[in-house]
Amino acid sequence: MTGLILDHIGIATPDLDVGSAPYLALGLTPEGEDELVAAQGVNVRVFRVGESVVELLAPARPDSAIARYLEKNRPGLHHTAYRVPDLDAEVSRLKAAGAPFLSDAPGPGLHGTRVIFLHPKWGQGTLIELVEHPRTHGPQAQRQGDAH
Ligand SMILES: CC[C@@H](C(=O)O)C(=O)SCCNC(=O)CCNC(=O)[C@H](O)C(C)(C)COP(=O)(O)OP(=O)(O)OC[C@H]1O[C@@H](n2cnc3c(N)ncnc32)[C@H](O)[C@@H]1OP(=O)(O)O
Ligand SMILES: [Co+2]
Repeated sequence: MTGLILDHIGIATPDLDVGSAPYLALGLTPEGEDELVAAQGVNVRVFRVGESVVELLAPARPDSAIARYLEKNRPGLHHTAYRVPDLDAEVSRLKAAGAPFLSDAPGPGLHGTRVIFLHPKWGQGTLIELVEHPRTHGPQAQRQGDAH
């Protein structure tokens, strides 16, 4: 597939301030305000690195995926995320090839994105997320606008 961009890497941390230390030391600064993504039960802080961001994830609920992850693993790299221009088309394409998605359909992600995850076994041990950013112009933006 063409046009794939490494959108972000997700880092699990019990605390956003503690988890920020290495990125601040590298000279990065948080982009925007921290955000609660309620659908995923996480508080999020991002550090931009070129076209990609480091996405720091701290649990907002004990039953969230990040809380469960931190019960079993040390803080650190949790997932990699790839930006796609048309998420529904990409999900259909991969489903037809038998890819095991962790949900039936994409859900809400950070900053108005739509996201969906593939099982880590499919990623050969890496949890992979696909992301579609909201369009600011064009026919799909019109359709999205119409839906609201
Ligand atoms: C900020 C919002 C959004 C964005 O906009 O970017 C996000 O990034 S939210 C990020 C957090 N949300 C998610 O991760 C959602 C998807 N994840 C899940 O549904 C679950 O975490 C999981 C992957 C299905 C695992 O569920 P869990 O209940 O913890 O089950 P297990 O512990 O039994 O794990 C099963 C299996 O998978 C391995 N595993 C789990 N997590 C990871 C990981 N991050 N990377 C690699 N491998 C992982 C785990 O070791 C188990 O393996 P086996 O023991 O070999 O079966
Ligand atoms: Co993510």
